[in-house]
Amino acid sequence: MNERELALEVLLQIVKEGEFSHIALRQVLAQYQYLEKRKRAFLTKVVEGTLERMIELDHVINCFSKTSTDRMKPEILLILRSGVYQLFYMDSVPDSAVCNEAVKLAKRKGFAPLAGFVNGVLRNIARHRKEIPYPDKKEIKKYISVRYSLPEWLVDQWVKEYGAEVTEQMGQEFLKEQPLTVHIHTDRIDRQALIALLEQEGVCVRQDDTYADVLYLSEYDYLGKVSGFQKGYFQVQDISSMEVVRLAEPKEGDQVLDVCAAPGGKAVHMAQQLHGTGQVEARDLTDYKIEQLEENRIRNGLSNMTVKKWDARILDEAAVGQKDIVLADLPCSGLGVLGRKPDLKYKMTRDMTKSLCALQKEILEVVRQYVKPGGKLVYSTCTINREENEENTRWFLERFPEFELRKQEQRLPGIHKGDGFYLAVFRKCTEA
Ligand SMILES: C[S@@+](CC[C@H](N)C(=O)[O-])C[C@H]1O[C@@H](n2cnc3c(N)ncnc32)[C@H](O)[C@@H]1O
Repeated sequence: MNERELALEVLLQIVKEGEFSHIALRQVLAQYQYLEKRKRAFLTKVVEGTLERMIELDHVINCFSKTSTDRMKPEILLILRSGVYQLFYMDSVPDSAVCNEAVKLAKRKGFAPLAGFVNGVLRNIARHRKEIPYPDKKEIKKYISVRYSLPEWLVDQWVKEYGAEVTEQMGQEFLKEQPLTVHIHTDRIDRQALIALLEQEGVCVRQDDTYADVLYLSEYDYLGKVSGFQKGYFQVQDISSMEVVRLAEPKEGDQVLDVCAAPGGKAVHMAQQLHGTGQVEARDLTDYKIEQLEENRIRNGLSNMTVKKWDARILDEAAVGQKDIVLADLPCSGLGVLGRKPDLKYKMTRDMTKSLCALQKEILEVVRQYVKPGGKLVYSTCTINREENEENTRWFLERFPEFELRKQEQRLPGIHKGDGFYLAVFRKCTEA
């Protein structure tokens, strides 16, 4: 299979079979490690870009096709979408190559009778790309939805919650190319030494202007092959996730419980902050997640972190009243990380956010019992949906008056640094 065929296969897995984009891409990149770096980069860009811009791409296709996109076969629709993406957003690929390769792909996939249709639509779009009618800015919700490929229900909700200007800024931010943010394990390596090591291996490194323990990486091929990663000199973590650990303010000797910990970014960071003292117990639901946590613990050389399979909805009597910090970084709608997981915006629905909200309440109700008097419960989500965030916090404070709210922060993409994230720190009163 060439890189275009692979890209189509990955897109089909995501769009037709419901696989998550980051998982499907990670698997194919791990499987095809022998492909040239240039081809792997092409595959990644076509898959991520097509997903990111899908609503806009469909709008363009519908301007030129007699058959509307919702009536097309998934293979043909994805060949067209990825073709239009290359025409509009990948200058390095000539128009003729985009059209010819799309036609070949349609034939190879058993759609020879539709090859002429694919060719006609793509060539027409290439010829008229400057004349495509977009919704007028006066119809602001429609405009934002098409320009930034955000489903209308989400635009509608965000315009109500944050206003049209902020919604547009967030839409722009999600479409920007995101470098990989990493947190340096400063107990194990100094920043300059790590930068030198990464650059020797051809990785492009940028420093942050505020945080001395943060680097931004790009131009690497496969993270698993980067020696600094293998040796646990850094871990992948976004600035907003780091902020959760900073706001929790772990002190040496603390007993910490992370109730929904995989893949382990915050648990690992928290254990590092304890400098070999105290203990971080990292829990999650499945064997696969537990393996991820254990692998992270070992790579980062942490003796003060343990891993346990446990359903956070079930009360663990032995842990009641035992913890200085309980971290509840809970399953959520993920709407703050659409820049990294672009397919999520098409999969999430209002009903799903409602049931996530109920799950968050259920877990909070149980895990707050593990906090010692005077200890902290840290609640966080990677979403920007008020119902899962501020409204859950209000509900929690009303229901459990033994907790007081110490800090609360809603980080918005494009407004604050890093992913969209919500953080709340509750302190349990010493006298219940
Ligand atoms: C937002 S992620 C956690 C990210 C993690 N804190 C980090 O920093 O890497 C939420 C996690 O909750 C886990 N989860 C979902 N339901 C759970 C439950 N009932 N009990 C324990 N973990 C659960 C998921 O498997 C997922 O790994």
